[in-house]
Amino acid sequence: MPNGNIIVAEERGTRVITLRRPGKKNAITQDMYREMSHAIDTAQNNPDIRCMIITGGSGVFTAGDDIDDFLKADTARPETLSNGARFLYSLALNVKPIIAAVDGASIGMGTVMLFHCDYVLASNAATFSAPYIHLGLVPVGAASLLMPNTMGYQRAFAMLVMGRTFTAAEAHAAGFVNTVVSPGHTEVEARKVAREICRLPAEAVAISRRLLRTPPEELTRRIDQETHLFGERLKSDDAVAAFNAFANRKKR
Ligand SMILES: C/C=C/C(=O)SCCNC(=O)CCNC(=O)[C@H](O)C(C)(C)COP(=O)(O)OP(=O)(O)OC[C@H]1O[C@@H](n2cnc3c(N)ncnc32)[C@H](O)[C@@H]1OP(=O)(O)O
Repeated sequence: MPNGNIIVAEERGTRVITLRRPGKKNAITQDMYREMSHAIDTAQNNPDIRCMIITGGSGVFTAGDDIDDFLKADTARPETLSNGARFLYSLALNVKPIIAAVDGASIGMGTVMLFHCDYVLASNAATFSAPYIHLGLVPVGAASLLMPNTMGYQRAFAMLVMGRTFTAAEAHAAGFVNTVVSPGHTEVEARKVAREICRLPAEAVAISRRLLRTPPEELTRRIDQETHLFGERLKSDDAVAAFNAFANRKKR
């Protein structure tokens, strides 16, 4: 049952998927993953939908996976966390352009999903990180394939292995942000880009896009490989200590 943390709306050929969990910095729960996958999957054969926008609204994109879910997860049964992997499959197999609108922090899965998107708008208040290393974890979502391909090995190392945060300007220079706009303007600009894409010949867009992208079978192979390693790391002492430190940080 939808719980209002993901809003899906249709606007003139564009499906707009909004993360709305402001009290938790749009941290993504298993239910939210399920709803986002459904929104993407059901767009595939819908001729009325020409492209999609993923946005977190103003102020924050997403704080990534809900860390409480990690703590609650039964690591002996990885399927308790499988909705994230299924969401990544939806992105990898998706055939319609996705525009991302990032205002504020984009963390973990927030940043990884951008590398599956086709056009990324960020405000100059946006920051980008994939701090798996600080949680004792390893990359997910084919990040280890897409990030070095997009921004080069050294930048990918800084983000994925050193856990560095990139500013909007750095993300733009690294090539995974198309345009930087003022805070509060990412959605308006994303809608302009969507209108531009919707006016293009749909079949030619689909073929050209397919030619440009990493083949889905290569993406899903890497997603599976990373998901397995990530699942292993979730049980590690480093990861469990980091999740508990986050959960208890306000109690100290
Ligand atoms: C497979 C994919 C894996 C991943 O995505 S790994 C990445 C996981 N994410 C993180 O490591 C980020 C964790 N969050 C933070 O570092 C900080 O938060 C922020 C920098 C995003 C914001 O900091 P501040 O402005 O000081 O806000 P606040 O008081 O920390 O957070 C507000 C409320 O949001 C909850 N929250 C934030 N991020 C998460 C999260 N990732 N999972 C679960 N809850 C989260 C907090 O607990 C708190 O809630 P309450 O007010 O009830 O205490």
